[in-house]
Amino acid sequence: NLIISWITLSLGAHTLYAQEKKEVQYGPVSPEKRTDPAMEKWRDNRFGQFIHWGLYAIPAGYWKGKYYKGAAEWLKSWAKVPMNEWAKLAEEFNPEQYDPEEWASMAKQMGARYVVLTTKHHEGFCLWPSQYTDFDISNTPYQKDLLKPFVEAYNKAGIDVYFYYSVLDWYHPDWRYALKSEEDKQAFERFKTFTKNQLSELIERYPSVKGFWFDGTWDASWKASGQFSYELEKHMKQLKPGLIINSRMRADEWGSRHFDSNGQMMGDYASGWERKLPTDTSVLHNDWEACMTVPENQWGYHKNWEGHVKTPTELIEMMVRCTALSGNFLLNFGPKEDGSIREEEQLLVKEIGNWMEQYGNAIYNCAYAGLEKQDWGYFTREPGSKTVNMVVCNIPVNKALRIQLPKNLFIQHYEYMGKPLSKLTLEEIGKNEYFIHLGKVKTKQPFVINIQLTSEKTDNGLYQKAKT
Ligand SMILES: C[C@@H]1O/C(=N\OC(=O)Nc2ccccc2)[C@@H](O)[C@H](O)[C@@H]1O
Repeated sequence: NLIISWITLSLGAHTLYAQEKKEVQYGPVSPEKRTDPAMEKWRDNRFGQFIHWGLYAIPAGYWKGKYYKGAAEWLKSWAKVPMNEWAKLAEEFNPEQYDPEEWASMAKQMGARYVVLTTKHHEGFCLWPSQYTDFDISNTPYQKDLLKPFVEAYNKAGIDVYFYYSVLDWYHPDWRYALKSEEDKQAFERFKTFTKNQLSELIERYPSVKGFWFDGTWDASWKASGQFSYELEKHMKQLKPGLIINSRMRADEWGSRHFDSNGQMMGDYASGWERKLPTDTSVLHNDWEACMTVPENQWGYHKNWEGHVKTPTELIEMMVRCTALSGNFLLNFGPKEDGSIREEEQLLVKEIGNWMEQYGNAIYNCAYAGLEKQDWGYFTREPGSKTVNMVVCNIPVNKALRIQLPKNLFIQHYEYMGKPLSKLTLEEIGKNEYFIHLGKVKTKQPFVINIQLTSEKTDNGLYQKAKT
């Protein structure tokens, strides 16, 4: 009986698995881990600035004097504003303080290596003069293209530019949430053409753009357009070879999003990590990025942030966690209607910038170090390097940092990255297991210790000469 039941069970499991493998025609366009220079640069960048800027920055979370605590870029929805009323905001959009050179220099000071700017959010308003809609910057008192000087300023600062683009478009008459009738289908066909035209237009007008951050792709209409989004991704990558596109763009022909029905990622990096971070190494299978707000949930400018505002140290630790799991960290800014940057965000530029100046080499070009995570913080490593970065975020009460190495690795050298904070000593506490004793260390922010690993069992630097 035991054998019979074992056979039936294994057969059952086999047929179950065989059934799960689906025929997917419109799945990934690119390999899951691209090795081309554009994608390598995406990985090396590690830290990016997200910018949400649009008409929603004018009301900034208030409508007819009423405060709405929801995300400010969704205010039209929270306050149930009819589109013809919301669109009137374009008549007052005149960001006289807009200075993309200043924005770019702040991003550079902060240490961001790439930027993702909302070219069009769900409201449908375009920051560039699009030939496919009248709801754009040319029909505002400001009139001038906001994107061109932005791209030039950030590229001049050595920062790669990516465009956020919302498929969901509350303004466009042919947008449909679902395809319930023949009329819906015909309208949505026109909408898909409009979408393809706008994306082609963005690539042609701003050829130095490195990629697209798609959003607003969760509705049934788009989930039913798997073949279209497949062909659109191919088209965009033909227009601009090396283009990088996030997983949010895609659905396959079965309506499966981000990952196709067989679990293959679509797009070039997983972008479901929104205001949350992964906690284990399962994410290592794909490239991925986490996007993060400073308050709990505000992307566009809101006059009054409610609740907890993340500190620079909290955000630095999040960035380190992303690097330690081979992912990117995209930190959001929401400029005011006039183009100025709020105080809280200016503080982040300064504080995070200072930290990156001293410890950026533990972030840029770095990834998962392959070592067992410890409570005191994170290991990062530049792939192939003998140097491992220990980013310490929580000093243990015994002031000793435990390190467990694989059996064939030993510590050859150890020292602070940048300014030494104390005298370090190394103690071997077990097989390939060590304590780095911190001694008297006082600090208010994460710091980095570099360890050099070797496969030869030497004196392991145990008796290292004191660092003068
Ligand atoms: C970055 C944010 O993205 C959004 N929506 O987020 C998502 O759709 N999140 C999501 C979707 C699928 C998986 C996980 C998260 C927008 O509505 C919001 O205004 C902001 O631009």
